[in-house]
Amino acid sequence: MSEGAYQRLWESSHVTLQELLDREQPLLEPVPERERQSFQYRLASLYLGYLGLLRGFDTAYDQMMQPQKRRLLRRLLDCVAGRVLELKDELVRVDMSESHCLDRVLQDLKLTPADLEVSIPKYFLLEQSSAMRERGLMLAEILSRMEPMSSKEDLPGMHRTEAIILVQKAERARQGRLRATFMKEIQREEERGRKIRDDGRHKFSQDQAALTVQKVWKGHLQRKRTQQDRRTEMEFIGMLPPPSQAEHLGIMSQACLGDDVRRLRQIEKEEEFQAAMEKAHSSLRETEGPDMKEKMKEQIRQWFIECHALTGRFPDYPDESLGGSYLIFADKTPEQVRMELETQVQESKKKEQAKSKEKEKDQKEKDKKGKRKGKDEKAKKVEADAMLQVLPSKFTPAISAGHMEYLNLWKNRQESVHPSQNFDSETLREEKRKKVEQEIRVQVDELMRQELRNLRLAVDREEERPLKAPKKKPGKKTGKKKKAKDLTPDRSVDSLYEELVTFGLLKKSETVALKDYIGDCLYLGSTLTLANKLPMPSLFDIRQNMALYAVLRLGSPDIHAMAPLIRSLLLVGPSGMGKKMLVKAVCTETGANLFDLSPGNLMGKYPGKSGAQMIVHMVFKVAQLLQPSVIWIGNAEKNFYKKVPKEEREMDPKRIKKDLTKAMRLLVPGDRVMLIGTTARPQLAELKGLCRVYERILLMPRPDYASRYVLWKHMIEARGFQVTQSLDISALAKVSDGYTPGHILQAVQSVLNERRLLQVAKRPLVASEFLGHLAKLDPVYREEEESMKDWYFKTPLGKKSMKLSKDQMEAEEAKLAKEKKKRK
Ligand SMILES: Nc1ncnc2c1ncn2[C@@H]1O[C@H](COP(=O)(O)OP(=O)(O)OP(=O)(O)O)[C@@H](O)[C@H]1O
Repeated sequence: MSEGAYQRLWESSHVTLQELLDREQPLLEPVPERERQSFQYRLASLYLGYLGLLRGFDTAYDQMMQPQKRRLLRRLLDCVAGRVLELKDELVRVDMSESHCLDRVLQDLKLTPADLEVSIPKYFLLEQSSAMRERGLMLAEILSRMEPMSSKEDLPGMHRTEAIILVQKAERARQGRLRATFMKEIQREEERGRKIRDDGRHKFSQDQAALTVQKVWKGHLQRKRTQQDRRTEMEFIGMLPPPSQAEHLGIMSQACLGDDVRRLRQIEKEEEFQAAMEKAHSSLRETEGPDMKEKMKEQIRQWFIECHALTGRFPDYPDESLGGSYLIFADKTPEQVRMELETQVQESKKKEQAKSKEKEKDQKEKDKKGKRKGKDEKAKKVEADAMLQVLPSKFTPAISAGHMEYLNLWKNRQESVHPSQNFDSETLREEKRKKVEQEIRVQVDELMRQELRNLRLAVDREEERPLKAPKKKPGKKTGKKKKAKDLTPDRSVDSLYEELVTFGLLKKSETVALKDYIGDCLYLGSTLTLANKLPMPSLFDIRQNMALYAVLRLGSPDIHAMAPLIRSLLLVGPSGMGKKMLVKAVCTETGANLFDLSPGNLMGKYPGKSGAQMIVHMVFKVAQLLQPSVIWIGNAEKNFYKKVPKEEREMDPKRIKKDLTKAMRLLVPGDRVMLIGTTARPQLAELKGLCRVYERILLMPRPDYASRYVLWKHMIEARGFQVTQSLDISALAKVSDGYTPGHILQAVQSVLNERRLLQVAKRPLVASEFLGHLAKLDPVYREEEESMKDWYFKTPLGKKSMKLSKDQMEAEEAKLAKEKKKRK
């Protein structure tokens, strides 16, 4: 695509953005509980709108070359991603569930399930590729140093003679098998010859023979034609992929190449822009700087004089933290500024007085009617709770500002067909002028403060008035965060990193893309909800939640700092549901380090209480210093065992529980560290402790039909087999109910080996081949799944969800009963 195409994409994205911003305000107004459905609908459509925008801005930011436009796009992209995360939180709050049935909204907005996909900004990986490469090399180097020792230990020793005997045995067996097949073939040939001799030959007349040959040939020809026609029709209506896959792949790789070339040119343009910025800065400082300085000084002096003439006193110079003299230049007269300063002081005084009075009054009233007031408050609270409302967003002001900048600067440039890829020097000078002005203002402020002191002394004979520092509001904590005691103050990050790798606490993550976590969405979610059946999350929902909760947050520091904070996730599902795969995918998509704090991995390492403390300290310290990081705990239930089983007592799985809980509390917005626990038996854990550490719990029930269908198809194709009509995937999906993706993968791997791949041209693949292997595996039994669901409905969100569905059912029943009464 050309720059013009991306420019048009940007323009259309802003049209959508304008519409979405217009729909933000009405959502802030509280809505009564009975309008929950329409509220959900509005929220969901806004969420889908922002998801689409995220995709658009990501593509435009990834491919546009003009550096100034890219800067604005980057801001917009981060803010839109943040807004998506905020809206997801709102959806969870309103739906009381981690998965949402958006099928109806999707249909109304004429969108497809692909539009539900959360696009992961490409810059997450592209912009930190060099840091990731460096870290990867360091890890590989440490691992290679460790390998020789371990490989020596692992390999069982074998004598040379023994090895030769083993090879000879295998070779003799192979030759024997070959000879046996050969002999069998000869026998069969002999048998056939004997049979023909015994039966004698059929005697056909010439016409009869010709007729038989024609019949067979014409039948074959027609069958072939019909098959071809059917295939063409299916391709035409999009039910079958086109046969020329190679051509399609060629086009795709060419497009990718084009994208890479544009990225390289982006770098060139950025370098040009950086050089121009430096040049503009220095030239502005030299040419316009002195004039600016003089002008500012004059203006400030004028302000001194006017203030003195009006009030008889020289004004207080605004503090550096308030912006210094910028406060005076912000389109206000000196008198206005002085008035504002004074009113501010007076207001704060008044507020304090009012507060102290109120407190006294409150105290008195409390004494008088303590009980009644308590009741009133409770009633009010219930009333407020029953109202649905979206919380004010942190991102919409920034999105609006970005949108305004686009409207003012870029919209009316008339360059949608051939936009310029070079930077705009006029805009650049304008921006730099502001920067230079800020720099000079700091110097001028310093000088003018001194001048003001001198003036006071000379004119009013007044000594310096100490400037009151702005009072810190009581109760509100300052930005300082609680810090844990550093147990390794004299150690470098590199040495800690090496130690963690040596002890196997920091691992090399396999490369798995999140899109390879296959699964389809739930198409009938709304219908199920209407029938008062709680829909279970689909694999698609799980992939989407991982993208939202983990990838988007860990990928960008700006998003993490402002989005609702989520420090930990717990993936709960039977074995083979792809929990570990998702952890690896998060690391791959964000370039995060993978720390392994699974109880099994900690066995025998750093013994004792202080050892556990040291493990947690080191892991969290390195994770924070080299963020983004994922701390994975497999079999997470073991840390919170209600009762530790006898055979696991030696492992002492609960030893890091206390330190882990403490360390998690110290993570603040901006610390891109996420704890991801995975468990298949959460019932064994003490619920309270588990829910305290893991803020979000994602339940992964067995896949439904739609997901199984795409899983079979994808996994068979991934092994190099073209799915043909002879293979009934629908039947496979139907009979594999109860099996996890891991089971399906195992069945596919054992059936589709290299030998079978060679035979596929002669012997097409059929569904029954997989059944034997599938039957050998244990499915997820109903009882197991039910107990997992029961457990989930005891978690805080599960409880709320259960209550909501009960309330809705009761309300509906009451309504029906009322209608019945009316009819009677
Ligand atoms: N949705 C999926 N799409 C593609 N592959 C999948 C999917 N789910 C699981 N797999 C594959 O199944 C195999 C088993 O997955 P994984 O080991 O991640 O499961 P798990 O839930 O962590 O199991 P356990 O609880 O036993 O540790 C992996 O090879 C993974 O790649």
